Amino acid sequence: MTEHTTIVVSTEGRVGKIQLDRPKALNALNQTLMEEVVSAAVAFDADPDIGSILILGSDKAFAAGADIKEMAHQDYPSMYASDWFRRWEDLTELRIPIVAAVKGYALGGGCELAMMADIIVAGESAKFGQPEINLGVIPGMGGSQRLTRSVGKAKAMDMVLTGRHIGAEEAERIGLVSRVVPDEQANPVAEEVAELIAAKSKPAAQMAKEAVAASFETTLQQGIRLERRLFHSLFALADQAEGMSAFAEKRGPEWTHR
Ligand SMILES: CC(C)=CC(=O)SCCNC(=O)CCNC(=O)[C@H](O)C(C)(C)COP(=O)(O)OP(=O)(O)OC[C@H]1O[C@@H](n2cnc3c(N)ncnc32)[C@H](O)[C@@H]1OP(=O)(O)O
Repeated sequence: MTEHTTIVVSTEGRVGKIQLDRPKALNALNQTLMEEVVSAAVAFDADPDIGSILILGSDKAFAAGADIKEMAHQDYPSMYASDWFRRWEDLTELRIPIVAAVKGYALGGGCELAMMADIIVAGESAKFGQPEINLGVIPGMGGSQRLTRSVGKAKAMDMVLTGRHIGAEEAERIGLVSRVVPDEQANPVAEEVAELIAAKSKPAAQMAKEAVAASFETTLQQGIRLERRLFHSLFALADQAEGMSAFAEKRGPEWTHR
């Protein structure tokens, strides 16, 4: 098992878990943490025995943003040369579904990391925001794009231009999170969701994710055609035959993930 300094990585059945573990800095996302999270997630994605990834924060913060102290002394040449934050995009290229449990602050990069997940389960204490404007900058991990696609221009402009935080209830109302639960339920419910997904046919779950994710990038017509082609392709797999036979035979399916 690889040693990590800013995260704890474990597996529970078919779920790969990544726990952000810089509580003293409210899980501020420094370069080390970014590399550790993305490497662990990429490894889970490549593991045939893993069907979903669960990302957890701590009680006070999912993550209070990119590490301001680390960025404070950067300049344009170093930011541009290193393509600062680009590595996070590798997380969005993963094929297995990602579930995030958010309690407390999910600000700036923390909100952007949560939005890289496919499903966000929020505890009642969750506070989402894109406060980069207060630091004299703008979102840099996809916030201006993913937030707008999730919640629309009106709310995205409001959050990005004012930097205001929104609570869990508003986040659910505007479509930023999938569910809100009492704080003590956030991790267990997110884990249940991740387990439920991991127990499905893996190729079907991956293609379902691919189809929904494509709607962010394609025209309606292109997306519908992609969905239909993916749907057709599932008929090449044993799991389609098994799923439909199991239904007809009134039993649970036994997926082989093939
Ligand atoms: C720039 C781009 C593209 C992306 C970004 O994500 S920029 C960062 C956006 N996030 C923020 O601006 C939030 C910054 N944090 C806060 O405003 C506050 O910490 C708080 C409101 C989240 C919580 O306030 P509280 O008074 O409860 O706690 P603090 O004493 O302020 O924080 C505890 C501890 O954590 C350090 N911390 C918090 N956030 C960050 C951060 N984003 N980067 C680095 N360090 C952070 C904070 O400095 C303090 O540590 P020390 O006691 O050692 O100073």
